[in-house]
Amino acid sequence: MTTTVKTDAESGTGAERAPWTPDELTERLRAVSAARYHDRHPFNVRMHEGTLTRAELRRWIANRFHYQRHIPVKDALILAKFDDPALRRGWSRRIRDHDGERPGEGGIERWLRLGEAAGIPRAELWDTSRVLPGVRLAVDGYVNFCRLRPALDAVAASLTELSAPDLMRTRIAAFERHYPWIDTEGLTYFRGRVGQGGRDGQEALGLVRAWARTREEQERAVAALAFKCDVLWSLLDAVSGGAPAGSSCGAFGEAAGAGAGAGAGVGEGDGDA
Ligand SMILES: O=C(O)c1cc(C(=O)O)c2c(n1)C(=O)C(=O)c1cc(C(=O)O)[nH]c1-2
Repeated sequence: MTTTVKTDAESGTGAERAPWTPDELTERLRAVSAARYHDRHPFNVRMHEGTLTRAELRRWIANRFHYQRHIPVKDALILAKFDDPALRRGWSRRIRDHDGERPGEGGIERWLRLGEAAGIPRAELWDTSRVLPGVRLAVDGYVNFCRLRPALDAVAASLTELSAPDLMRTRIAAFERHYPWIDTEGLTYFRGRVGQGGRDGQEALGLVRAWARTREEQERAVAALAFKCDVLWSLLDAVSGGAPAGSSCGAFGEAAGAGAGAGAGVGEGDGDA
């Protein structure tokens, strides 16, 4: 394969195509997160205010599990793009964080325990019966992005994790204050992610800063992060919308077809905040 490299003058774009410095790139990445990260999504805002019903919170836990279980899958797809043993060693730690070193450990197990603390049997999380159509599409979109795009784009998409630790702290405080019906033991997943998310985000940022040298590569990294913000946002849009009519996939003690806010629970004190 031959690659033709055009100078700025040849491509007719002049100085505007000059690469950003690594710090300028970082600033642009942070600006994308500041504008589009899902901490500002109305569903998260309601979660933090304490106004989600039990049914809504269960719907979120069950649907977010679909995202969680696919994180190590997308990380394995990224791993397969690396030909450097040191890179693979570093990235494979993410898979172990989620899958654990042995049965009964790891992030997926901790999310299953969160589900149990909220009254959702683990079999019901595994069998995907609660997964909403929009959540399936958002998660597929992210996995396929990491499958099909170059390593730079796939790693840049994970940079939402730079914003995740603050969100985890807010979430833990909100759960303890507003949703005491969920045993605090169930929050272990979020507690662990404060440190893991920060570390993973910094590691990915170092790689993106080192790899994205041309303006085209830098713009791809920024676009990848924007795409990932859209994945997380779309997931919450779907969770907010609730179950399609006639389906039980988003419903927890609600009539099928009821949307967000219609959390009149069936015999489980659902309306309390
Ligand atoms: O609960 C959240 O808001 C949240 C957000 C994100 C994120 O920002 O991508 C991740 C997680 N959680 C998470 O638990 C997680 O393991 C994770 C991995 C990744 C990733 O893209 O590699 N993001 C996130």
